Amino acid sequence: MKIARFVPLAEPASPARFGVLEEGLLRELSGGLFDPPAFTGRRFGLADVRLLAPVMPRHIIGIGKNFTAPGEPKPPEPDMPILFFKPLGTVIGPGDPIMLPNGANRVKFESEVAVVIGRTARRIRPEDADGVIFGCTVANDVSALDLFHPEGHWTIGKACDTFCPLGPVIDTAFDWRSARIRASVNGVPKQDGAMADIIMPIDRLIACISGFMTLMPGDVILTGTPAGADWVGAGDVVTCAVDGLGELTNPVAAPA
Ligand SMILES: O=C(O)/C=C/C(=O)CC(=O)CC(=O)O
Repeated sequence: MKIARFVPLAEPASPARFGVLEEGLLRELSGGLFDPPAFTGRRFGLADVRLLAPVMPRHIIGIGKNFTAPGEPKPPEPDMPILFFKPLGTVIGPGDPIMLPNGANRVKFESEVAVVIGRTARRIRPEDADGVIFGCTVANDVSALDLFHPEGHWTIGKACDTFCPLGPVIDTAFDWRSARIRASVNGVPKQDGAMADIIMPIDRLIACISGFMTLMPGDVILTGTPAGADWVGAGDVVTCAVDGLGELTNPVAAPA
């Protein structure tokens, strides 16, 4: 199932709801993301809705430096990956503007597979990790490198408002093991990477993270970006894509 969260354009003040994407139409669901699917009978064309981020997570956990460049030897898997958190104010949906923060001149897009957790998960073994994944979506782990702390931590540069576009859908049947991750800026291809180049794969990321914190339904793990992430500036339009999951396009806006 491919599940989107949306508001009908004709009912802009109405609450967000979920729908299953089938043959180009959204079949509206009556319940929440994790409820057994029950349909209201209403269908919406994609042109008639505003798509939102498909999930509002409690925790967003990011992973840094988790892909080798093509042709590079794969380093040994670390005991614990480079890990950071993004606050909830970073989450935006398809089409929403990425707002550049004041004083940031080195801002990058990073196209990634985002894993959405489906149930409370603590101390999960890698071989059980698929059982706690609800589905996958596309993420842009936007990063302001000039806001990284000079002594090492990435907290501020990863945490700016609007720095985590998610969407367009959560695919509950997606096979992350064969994912192909792409990105373009203003239509110019920038990233084209394969999950084969990941250093710590998603099952072991879930084992590592759930070893020290309880993952909750809806939590999102940004699993790292392949080579080719590049700078963006005001006026650019960035599209992150994962084959089979769809395209996530956001304009980049100057500081407000
Ligand atoms: O430390 C640096 O020079 C750069 C770090 C980044 O660009 C952050 C990042 O998330 C990159 C990555 O995941 O590979």
